[in-house]
Amino acid sequence: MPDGGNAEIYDPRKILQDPAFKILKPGEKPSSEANIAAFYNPQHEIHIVEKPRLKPGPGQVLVHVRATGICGSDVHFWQHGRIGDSMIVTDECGSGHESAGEVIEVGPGVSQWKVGDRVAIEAGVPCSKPSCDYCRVGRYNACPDVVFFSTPPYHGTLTRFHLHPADWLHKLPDSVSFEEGSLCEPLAVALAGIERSGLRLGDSVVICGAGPIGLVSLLSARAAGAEPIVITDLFQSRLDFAKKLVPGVRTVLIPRGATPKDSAALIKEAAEGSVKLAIECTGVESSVHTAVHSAQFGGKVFIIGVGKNEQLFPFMHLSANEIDVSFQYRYANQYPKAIRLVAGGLINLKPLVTHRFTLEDAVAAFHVAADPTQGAIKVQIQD
Ligand SMILES: NC(=O)c1ccc[n+]([C@@H]2O[C@H](COP(=O)([O-])OP(=O)(O)OC[C@H]3O[C@@H](n4cnc5c(N)ncnc54)[C@H](O)[C@@H]3O)[C@@H](O)[C@H]2O)c1
Ligand SMILES: OC[C@H](O)C(O)[C@@H](O)CO
Ligand SMILES: [Zn+2]
Ligand SMILES: [Zn+2]
Repeated sequence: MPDGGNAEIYDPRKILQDPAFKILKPGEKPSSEANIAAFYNPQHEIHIVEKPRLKPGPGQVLVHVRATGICGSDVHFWQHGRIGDSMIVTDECGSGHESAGEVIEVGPGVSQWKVGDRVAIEAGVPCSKPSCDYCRVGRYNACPDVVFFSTPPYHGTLTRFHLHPADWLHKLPDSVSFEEGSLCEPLAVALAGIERSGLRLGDSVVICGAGPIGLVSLLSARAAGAEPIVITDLFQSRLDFAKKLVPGVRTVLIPRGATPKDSAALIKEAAEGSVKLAIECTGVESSVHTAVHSAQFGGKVFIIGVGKNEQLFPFMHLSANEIDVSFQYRYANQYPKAIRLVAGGLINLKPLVTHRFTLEDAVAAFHVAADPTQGAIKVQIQD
C-alpha cells in the first residue's frame, strides 16, 4: 500500500483495529443503526461486520449508502481470494463498489454538498497530485496510488455509512433512482469501452457474453447507434434476457465445445457479414478468439472481459486482417456521462436488477449472486 494521500486517509487497518469493529456470528442481530457491512477474508468466508461510523474529515462526506450492486469481482475476491497477481485478499476486506446514496454529513471545507443530496459514488479515488502524470492528463484509472474501494486492501462501499472524498461523488437528479445510480458503475465500464473503441453510427457489432457487463455494453452500443448488434452467450436464458432488454438485438448461442471459427461463422451469419467491432465481455480465451474471427479486415476487437494471466492470440489472422486489439481497465471521466444518459432516457438500466436484499441479508445476496442456477443478472442490496 503506497504511503501518504488517500492511501493513508483510507488505511484499512484503522477500521480493523478499531474497538468498534466486530464480526457478527451467523444469525447474530446487529445493533440497530450500527454501521454494518459485508466483509470477506482469505479463508473464503463472508459475514456481516459492525464497524465504526467515522466523522468526515476535511474534504470528506459521509454517505448513507442506499443501493449497492454485487459485481462479479466481489464474488471472485470472496471465493478465490485474488484477481490476477496484484489484487490479493490478505485480511478482512469490505466488499462492494457499485453504490449510490444520500449525503448525511459533510466535513470541513466541503461546499459542493449538503445533507440530503443524492449521489453516485465513484469507487476509484486517484491521488490527483499534479506530480502524477496519469492524474494530470485525466487518465486517472492508471493512477498508481488509486484507492479503489473493495479492491484489497481497501474496504468497499457495501456498508451503511461510507466516508468518501467530496470530489469523487456525482449528483443524481431526482429522476434517477439510487438503484440506477449504483448501476452507473458497470455502465461507466461499458461507456469507457464504447468511447475508446471509436464506435460510430451504423457500425456492425458483436458483443461476446451477456452478463451484466455485456448487457450494459449492449445498451450503450444501441444508444450509440450500432446496427446490427449481435450478442453471444453459452446460456439461452441470458440471451433471452438480452432480447427483452433490446428487442432488436440478434442472439447467438455458442455451442459448448465449438471451435472459435465455427462460433464466428454463427455470428457472421447473424450479422450478415463480418463485424466492424467485437466487444469482448467474458475474458475467456475461446471467446476472445471467436471475437477475432468475427471481425472484418480493418476491424477492431475491444476487450473488456478479464481472465487468465496468459492467453494465446491468433497472431497471423490478426496481422493479415489488420485487426486492432484494445483493452479497457476500469474507467475515467465516465460518471457524469452515465448519469446524463440515464436521466435523458437513452439508457434504461432498471430491468437489470433481478434480485433485491436488505443490508442485514447481504450474505444471502452474495450466495444468490454466486449461484448461476438462480438466474440473477444484478443482485442489489438496499438500505
Ligand atoms: N475491464 C474492466 O475494467 C472490467 C470491469 C468490470 C468487469 N470486467 C470483466 O468483464 C467480464 C464480464 O463481467 P460480468 O459481470 O458480465 O461477468 P459474468 O460472468 O456475469 O458474465 C459473463 C458472461 O459470459 C458468458 N460466457 C462465458 N464464456 C463464454 C463464451 N465462450 N462465449 C460466450 N459467452 C460466454 C457467461 O455465460 C456469462 O453470461 C468479466 O471478466 C469481468 O471480470 C472488467
Ligand atoms: O467495476 C470495476 C471492477 O470490478 C474492478 O476493476 C475490479 O474488477 C478489480 O478491482
Ligand atoms: Zn465491478
Ligand atoms: Zn495519481
